[in-house]
Amino acid sequence: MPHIRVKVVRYLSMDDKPAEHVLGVGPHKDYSFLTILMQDDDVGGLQVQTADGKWIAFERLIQCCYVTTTHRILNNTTGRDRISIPIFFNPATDAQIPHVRIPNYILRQVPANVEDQLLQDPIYGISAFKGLARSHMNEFERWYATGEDGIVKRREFHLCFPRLEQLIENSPKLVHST
Ligand SMILES: O=C(O)CCC(=O)C(=O)O
Ligand SMILES: [Fe+2]
Repeated sequence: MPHIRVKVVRYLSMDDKPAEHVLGVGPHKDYSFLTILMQDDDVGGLQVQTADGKWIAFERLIQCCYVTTTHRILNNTTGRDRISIPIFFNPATDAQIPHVRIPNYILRQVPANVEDQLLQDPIYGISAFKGLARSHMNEFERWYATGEDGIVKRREFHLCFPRLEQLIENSPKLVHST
């Protein structure tokens, strides 16, 4: 089924700047057909990549044809939390996406390093999964591991949240009375 996904995200403001994208979003293209984003422009943080690979603050664009823009969210050090509400309009996860011939004038706008960023799997859900892995690398590494056979597998729950597991074990057990 085609589906709509909405996130309400709060990017805490941090005093010092930790490693890149720990509390932001790593470079990625959205895998939705269309994304509408509400962000607080006074806080900013959303950057898009230009055709020559540079990162610039997002501005509203008016153009007749669009190449999916690679973008990222910076760690927020503005002193104010960043709230954003993206709405993603997606095809069904098992939808087959046909290849289309892209006119040269559009291809010329594609950044040089685009090969690393394409979501080329013909099945939408697989591209979406790759996109999530790319955007949230730290979370992905926590939850998934690539085996020697090259297959990506979910990690055991206790490896993802060792402290949480411990907390559950040590917490008082609930007793149900009838
Ligand atoms: O939080 C935002 O402003 C956008 C996040 C984003 O790019 C995404 O989730 O795909
Ligand atoms: Fe995005």
